[in-house]
Amino acid sequence: MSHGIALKPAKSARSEALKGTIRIPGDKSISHRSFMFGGLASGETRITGLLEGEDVINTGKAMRAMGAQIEKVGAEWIIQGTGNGALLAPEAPLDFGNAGTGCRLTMGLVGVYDFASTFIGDASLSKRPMGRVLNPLREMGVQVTSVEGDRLPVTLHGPKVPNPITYRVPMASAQVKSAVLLAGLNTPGITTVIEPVMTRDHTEKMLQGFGADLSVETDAEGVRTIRLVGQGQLKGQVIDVPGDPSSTAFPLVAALLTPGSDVTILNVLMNPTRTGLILTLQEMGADIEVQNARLAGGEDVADLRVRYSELKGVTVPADRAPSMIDEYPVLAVAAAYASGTTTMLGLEELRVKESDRLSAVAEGLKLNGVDCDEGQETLVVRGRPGGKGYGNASGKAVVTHLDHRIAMSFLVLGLASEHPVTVDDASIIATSFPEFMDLMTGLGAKIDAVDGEAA
Ligand SMILES: O=C(O)C1=C[C@@H](OP(=O)(O)O)[C@@H](O)[C@H](O)C1
Ligand SMILES: C=C(OP(=O)(O)O)C(=O)O
Repeated sequence: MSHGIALKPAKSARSEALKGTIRIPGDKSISHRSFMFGGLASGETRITGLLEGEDVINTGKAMRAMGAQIEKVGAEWIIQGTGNGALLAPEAPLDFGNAGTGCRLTMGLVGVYDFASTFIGDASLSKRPMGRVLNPLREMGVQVTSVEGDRLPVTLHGPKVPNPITYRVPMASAQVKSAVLLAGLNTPGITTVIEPVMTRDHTEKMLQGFGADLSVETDAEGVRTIRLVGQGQLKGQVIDVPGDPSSTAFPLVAALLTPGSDVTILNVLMNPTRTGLILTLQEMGADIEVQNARLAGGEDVADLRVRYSELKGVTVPADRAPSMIDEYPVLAVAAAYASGTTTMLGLEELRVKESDRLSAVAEGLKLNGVDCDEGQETLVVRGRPGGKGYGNASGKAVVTHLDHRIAMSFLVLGLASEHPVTVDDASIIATSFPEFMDLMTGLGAKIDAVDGEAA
């Protein structure tokens, strides 16, 4: 495994104004699904703009192990899919590395097949709960073997004929919704997913694009009922993946915090299920100009011009969490520089990400002099504009727990702090945003590798 053995510490320091125009790599959620659905569909799928982070590459390897042909020609990924219902039994365990999305969605995709498939991952993924996907799969007739209480490694064996179910998703999770729908692809009849709280809708939109018979009904309370007719044909598509709003969050917050900054970020996905951070920062007083709003491949896309701003604290309501779930660590960093108090509510899902992000963020903030309180499902940050006293002069490092978003968030904290901020590992950033260091330093951010072990 590339992580957990050789940690690569890094350090950021107070920087001059960040300036420039950058293009953010492709959206991770759409990239995973492009490999999966392209690998499953009949005929050819061509993808440009794919995120080539470790998480997505692992999904590509898994699809190859189940019969898809995937190759890169120039800037394009070209896939010959197996056809729906025609995945092959993988001969070896499927290794998803650090990726919850790759692992959980593929469990749905192949778990209902009448053969065995085994799922493994790194130390972080092996601690994350899989019961949320295994329970609906069990209802569909899948046999599950796991050594330790619904944690990886897990082996699945589908029944002769899977059972279509109606499943109400018990937590706000696009991964759980998607796993059940993908299991429905190889199940006779109609698989129904009821989603009380809307989460990112890439699975629904992309499956429709690939030709699946999928409908969505939303009632007066916003509860969504998604119906998928199983065993239909999927046909290869041409996909241009828009830039990842979750990766965008790092240079965006960095520009807001670093005095004098003026940064433009091109081609950012603006799907409303993903824009909660932008809305929250605008409420805090952020100068974010949405330019060239347009529709590309069925998705809202825009360029964002971001300038240094004096932020003020706000309360972020719990019902906004699904639309910014991966952005709380970097929002907490923005809140550290805002005047007044920022209160974030409804954060229970943060405890089951690559790390327990609620406690990892609170510990990192405290280590670097930020006043905050961690509650069971809340985080309160009392900000200090100017960053006086922030950072850690002794070089003591934030523990990243194999979590890319913790690493990037704290490197952003250091760009406006009095003392440098050190993180114990930056290599994990390659799971979602391999270009992070180059793009940030290109804008003028002072971020460097630290030789040897961090203190
Ligand atoms: O479906 C997806 O692509 C994702 C869903 C979210 O996870 P949950 O479904 O666990 O909330 C998110 O945190 C993850 O980065 C990507
Ligand atoms: C939670 C994340 O991803 P995953 O669940 O796919 O590991 C993330 O990228 O922040």
